[in-house]
Amino acid sequence: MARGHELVIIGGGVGGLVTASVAGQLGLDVVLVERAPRLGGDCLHYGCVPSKTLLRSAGVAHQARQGQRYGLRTALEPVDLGRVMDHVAEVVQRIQNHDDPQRFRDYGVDVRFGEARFLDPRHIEVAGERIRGRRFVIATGSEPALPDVAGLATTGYLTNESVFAERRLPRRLLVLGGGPVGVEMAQAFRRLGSEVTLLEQGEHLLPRDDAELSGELADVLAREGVRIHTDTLAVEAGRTDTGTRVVQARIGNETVAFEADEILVATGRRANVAALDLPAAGVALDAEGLIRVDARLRTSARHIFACGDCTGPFPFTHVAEYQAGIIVANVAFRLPRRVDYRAVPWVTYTDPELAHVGLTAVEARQRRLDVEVARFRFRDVDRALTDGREDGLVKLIVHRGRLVGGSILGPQAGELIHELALAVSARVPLRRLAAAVHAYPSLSQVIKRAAGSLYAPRLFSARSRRLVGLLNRVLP
Ligand SMILES: Cc1cc2nc3c(=O)[nH]c(=O)nc-3n(C[C@H](O)[C@H](O)[C@H](O)COP(=O)(O)OP(=O)(O)OC[C@H]3O[C@@H](n4cnc5c(N)ncnc54)[C@H](O)[C@@H]3O)c2cc1C
Ligand SMILES: NC(=O)c1ccc[n+]([C@@H]2O[C@H](COP(=O)([O-])OP(=O)(O)OC[C@H]3O[C@@H](n4cnc5c(N)ncnc54)[C@H](O)[C@@H]3O)[C@@H](O)[C@H]2O)c1
Repeated sequence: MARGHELVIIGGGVGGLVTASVAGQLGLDVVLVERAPRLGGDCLHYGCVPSKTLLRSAGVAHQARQGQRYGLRTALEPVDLGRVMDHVAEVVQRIQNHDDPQRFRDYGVDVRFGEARFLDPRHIEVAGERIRGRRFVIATGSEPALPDVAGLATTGYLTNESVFAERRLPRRLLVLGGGPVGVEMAQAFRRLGSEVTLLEQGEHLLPRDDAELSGELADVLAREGVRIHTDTLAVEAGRTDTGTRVVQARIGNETVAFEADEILVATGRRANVAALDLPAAGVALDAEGLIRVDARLRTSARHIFACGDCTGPFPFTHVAEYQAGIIVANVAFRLPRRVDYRAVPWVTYTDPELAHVGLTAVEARQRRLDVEVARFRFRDVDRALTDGREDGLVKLIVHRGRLVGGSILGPQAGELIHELALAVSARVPLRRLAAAVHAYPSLSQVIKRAAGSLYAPRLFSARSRRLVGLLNRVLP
């Protein structure tokens, strides 16, 4: 193989797997290298799948305690976390079957297990073997970034890589970080029965999201009993004589101690690149340690592409999948396709869910766009009342009659957001959203009504009333 394999992919998570399956089915000579003993990556084993399954169990527990609200008598015995985690593991296993290496081999992909390291820009080494490639894709994902909290290593802590293996529900759980991982796990453990305290150094939970909506979500979590401390920076960890874990945190000029039985660290991610020897390949990192890529996802070595969490800037499974499609277009079809992140949705799967696409009002104004904001609350939609799910609202960010962004806090926001994502990406005029027939009584009426709310003042203005009066006087 003097010229080398047409495509060598490093990392068998979603970015690598999607690239491999499409490129393999298109007939390219593809090698896929994964260092773990199984395919699937973080999303399947330590991320989306276990976290959403745990949230579902926690949601069922919550519902069971809420029977009275629906005219029912229900009761819930204390939760056995071991059984819940067995269920989580079963779901992961079922989905793992989709990522069976044989499936990829059937697509013509040569799947290898072992850690990859670049020897030079054209070769990697895996399990003692040199592999030559004409093009490469780096899709090695990310790992938990530990915060600068002295003593954490000695107190011990959980991360997303260990929490789903827990068997005993901690009586008191301290969550460090109020990003998506921290917020989802805080609600899950609270609903399962732990006392949960969450520390976030920033002013708001979920700083990427609309601050008003993330503030309302914080209120819902607080009502359920999650103790949330924003503007609170964890700085030091230790143990008391009795073994209790203690985290010291800075709140303004004060230092406050938080006690817990377990600590969950959810303070962000860093790219998985240490093992790759990227300098040997001529692949550069940015200031945050992410692989630097251009709009075609080429690294500083033009024949080496990268996608997924190791590149940022949207560390989500669906973005890794989208980027994989861009790489295939560039590599297999030789099309100069570029990424366009204007309509990337994301969802935090709390209850209610918080979903977003496009620009927030703040971002739009930073870009000097003259925007209007339309809003509508779920409690004013009949379906939210029939379901007893009244928290939350929709916000639409409108520029020159078209949607440039939208946020939804509410039941099934993670499904509803896709109507907005399509409207943002297809530049659909807002009046079309307002005019489209939405089934009754669906939650999606909240979108139609939010869009309509911008037109209502014009429709019911004195001018319209005069026009209607005139028409009805002069016409038969
Ligand atoms: C708790 C949690 C919940 C999440 N929930 C969601 C969610 O609901 N929705 C969502 O969109 N996203 C979610 N995410 C993010 C999502 O998991 C990631 O965006 C996604 O997994 C990124 O895919 P990837 O292919 O870039 O990397 P990964 O899935 O991490 O795959 C990278 C693979 O590369 C392998 N690898 C690394 N280095 C080497 C090497 N040198 N040689 C060979 N192999 C190597 C790794 O073993 C791994 O299998 C969540 C993340 C976490 C932590
Ligand atoms: N539903 C989803 O799509 C979903 C769910 C989970 C994770 N993810 C992905 O995984 C990524 C990582 O999530 P994450 O929540 O770990 O990271 P994150 O970077 O989104 O949030 C980490 C938070 O921790 C805070 N923090 C950092 N150090 C701190 C300290 N010492 N004390 C107090 N607070 C501190 C930061 O201010 C930040 O808000 C997300 O960006 C997201 O893309 C997605």
